[in-house]
Amino acid sequence: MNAPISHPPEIAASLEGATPFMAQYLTAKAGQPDAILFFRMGDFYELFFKDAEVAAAALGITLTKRGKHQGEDIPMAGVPVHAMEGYLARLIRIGHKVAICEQLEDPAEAKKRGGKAVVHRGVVRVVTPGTLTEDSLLDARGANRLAAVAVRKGRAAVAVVELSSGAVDSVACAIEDLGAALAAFRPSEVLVTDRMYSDETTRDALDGSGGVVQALASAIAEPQAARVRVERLYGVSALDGFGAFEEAEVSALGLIAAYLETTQAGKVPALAPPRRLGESGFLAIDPATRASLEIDRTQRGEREGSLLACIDRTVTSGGARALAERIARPLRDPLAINEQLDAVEWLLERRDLRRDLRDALKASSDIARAVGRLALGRGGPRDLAAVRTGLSIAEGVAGLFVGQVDPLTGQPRRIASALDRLTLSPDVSRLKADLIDGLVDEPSHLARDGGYVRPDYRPELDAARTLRDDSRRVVADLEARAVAESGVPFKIKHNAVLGYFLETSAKAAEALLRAGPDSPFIHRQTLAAQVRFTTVELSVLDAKISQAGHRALAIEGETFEGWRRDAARLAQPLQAVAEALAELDAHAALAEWAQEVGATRPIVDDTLTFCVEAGRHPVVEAAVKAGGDPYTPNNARLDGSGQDGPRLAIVTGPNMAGKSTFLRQNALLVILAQAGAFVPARSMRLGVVDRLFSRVGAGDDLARGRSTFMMEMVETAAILTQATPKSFVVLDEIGRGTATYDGLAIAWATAEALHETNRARTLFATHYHELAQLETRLDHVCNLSMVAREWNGELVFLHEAAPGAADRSYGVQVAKLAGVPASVVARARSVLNRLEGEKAAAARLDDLPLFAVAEPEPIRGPSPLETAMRDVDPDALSPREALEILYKLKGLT
Ligand SMILES: Nc1ncnc2c1ncn2[C@@H]1O[C@H](COP(=O)(O)OP(=O)(O)OP(=O)(O)O)[C@@H](O)[C@H]1O
Repeated sequence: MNAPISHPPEIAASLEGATPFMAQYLTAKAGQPDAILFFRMGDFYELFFKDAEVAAAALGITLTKRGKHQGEDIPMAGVPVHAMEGYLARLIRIGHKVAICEQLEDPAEAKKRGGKAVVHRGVVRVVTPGTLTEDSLLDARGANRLAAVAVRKGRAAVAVVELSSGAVDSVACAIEDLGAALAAFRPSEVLVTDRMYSDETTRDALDGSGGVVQALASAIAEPQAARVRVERLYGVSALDGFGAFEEAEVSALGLIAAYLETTQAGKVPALAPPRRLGESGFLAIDPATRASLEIDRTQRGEREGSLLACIDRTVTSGGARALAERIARPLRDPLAINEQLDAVEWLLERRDLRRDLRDALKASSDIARAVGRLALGRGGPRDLAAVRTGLSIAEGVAGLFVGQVDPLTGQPRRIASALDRLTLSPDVSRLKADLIDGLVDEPSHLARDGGYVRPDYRPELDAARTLRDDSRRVVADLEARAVAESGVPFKIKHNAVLGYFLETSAKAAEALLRAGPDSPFIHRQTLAAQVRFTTVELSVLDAKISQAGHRALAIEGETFEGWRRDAARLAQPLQAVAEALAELDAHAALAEWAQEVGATRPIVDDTLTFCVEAGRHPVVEAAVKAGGDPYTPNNARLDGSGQDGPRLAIVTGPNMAGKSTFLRQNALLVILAQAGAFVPARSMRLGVVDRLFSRVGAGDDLARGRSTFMMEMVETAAILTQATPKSFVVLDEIGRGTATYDGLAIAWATAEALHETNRARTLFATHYHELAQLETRLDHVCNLSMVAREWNGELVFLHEAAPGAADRSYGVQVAKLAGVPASVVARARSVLNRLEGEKAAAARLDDLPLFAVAEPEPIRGPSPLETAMRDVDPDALSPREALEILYKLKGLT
């Protein structure tokens, strides 16, 4: 499928004077200018020139030289074939592409063409972050996706492929929603045209996705060219059969098709038809919101500590990926959400069934990824075993549900549909039976190792193996006979060059070497201390064994290939089984978690309500409880229509009182509810949310030259332009990063706009207590405050959201709690008193005593402790005296 490689002029020039081997290398490299080329040479992949230097530095491998090219030394580095995956993983992780150039024939074949002939080689695959399929290179609990984005006629699209499951998705959206649409997939790699990459507006969406961005030539995304490529990828003559795609979607799919053509070197992966995900099907969450809510990664990029890690009770990798998907892309349609909730509730009520289901699933394999590899021609016998295990478990799981149907209500739709997919078609059952009959229990990783087909499965294989094994036995007998016949202490050995031979010490061999041509022992090789012989019988046996061995391997290879082809042909029904098992695991896991933490079913409908009673933040609650403290549940009530509660709540309260936790908690409850999960609350009623925005704490984005304040304003702008009356917004300390009045003015105007123009349900936390006045000025605003009390001069946080505005911030007390030196705290307190003494309206920054010279600390004499210490001479003390003094000093404190 690839166009033949033509040499660009610079390579053509550099071929001059190259040895045939170097010419072959340079030609392969010319086709992969931006990848590191792993060039197979026997048991090593060798890297040359710049690639060798880059890899040596990145991998810590030795940089050597090999020969010269155009008068210069050729830098070289190598990695052993058996350890290649580890090196590959490291290069990919730091953002390189790696092209694998394999030997395409046996070196013996090349030799037949003449001593100098070069073994045929070719690039069989280009490994990139988004096209990995190896288990050892992938996170088992997260999907690995390659995405492409395109913009056409004012609309944007994201197309996504997951090579290991063959799933292809496509979403069209408005250009400003591109960031949210892309981030929802959490791609490892994003393809984009170079034109789009240089465009500042789309660049943000790309950078926020977290994937490695690859810019391709813009021509590839031209709709006509793209359409042809996608049709070729699917082997269809018109794309329309899959749905009515927008031009931007076709362009994005075209980028993927082009990239797969080159990276998979023409091996067409088994892809499912592209699924069009309706724009309105999912809760839009932009990258900034995702990061701030720590949905599947913490802000430090770790899984631990995220919402997902906190609630994940899945027992299979497929289930973990399904749950991650559900949390990453919550739904928007109340009907669909309720179907998910039905499934969770049904499994929550059936404790025994859930336990049996989870026990059965625990033994399952990663069938989706195994099928993906088999379909791409990369799988091995162990992947077939994974398919076999997965199919047996599918049958077992289906069996568990028999008799579990309530005759009146039936099963929830999602459960019934998963069970449907677990029913194996006759073809799939046949493959499963074949694998049970023919594949050994624990097969090898690689097909070329052999030994994975069971005895009695193919008579001709048994015959070849018997011949090989019988001959091996005769060889073993031959050693004893040779020793008896010759009186020489022979040992039978084997190596790849000589095959079987008789070996003895040089001394013992002397007599045999002097014997004439009639001796049955034929000399083969003399080493420093040993001499090797053969006999006619041994050579015949050797030939028989190696032929039989080759034949056995060939028959096994053929058997494997047959099964592999079947698995590839049945990739779609097999993936459907994998998907159904994963879904059941995810439903059961959510039920398990709900039971564990006492979560309840949210009521999700089409209203504009948001009403939570006794809600908890799942992650903070777990952390607080682990530290032995109780978590304080909180209520929250908003109503976009303003009838049943405020539209916007201003949340004030001291630092550390739990404002951010309260804000995030409510946003996370929205995510959980719309992901079809139960929520940690006594009750929750939610009018479905279309877009969720959270701006809670932000860091500088210095890489892009943006200060904290600039970042905050960019994100605020996005919220004000995109939030709708169905949206849910949580904003924390807007305007904090600039001068007080600028900040206050921005916060004020933002709150007003959200209330009046966007009309979104909003929780607005602030330290500007002036905003509390909005309650009286706007129709649907209320004040909430996080309660704290001063108790014996200490500040106690109750973490409770109560109606009304906070009277003060207690910032100085928090500074004291944090260990700010007492003199600074005292000084702050005096500044605060003076500030609070001023009339708020008259207070101007210039008037504030901030820059007045700090009052000097009162002069005081030495304390009793200091006086006592002065008299101590540590060098003159015995240990006993030192101890006594220590007690005395302690008594003075
Ligand atoms: N409802 C709660 N129950 C128990 N502990 C809580 C609760 N909410 C918050 N906390 C504890 O209080 C700590 C501070 O909470 P949080 O960061 O939300 O405060 P904050 O008001 O946003 O502070 P700041 O204004 O300084 O950012 C949390 O890390 C958590 O340990």
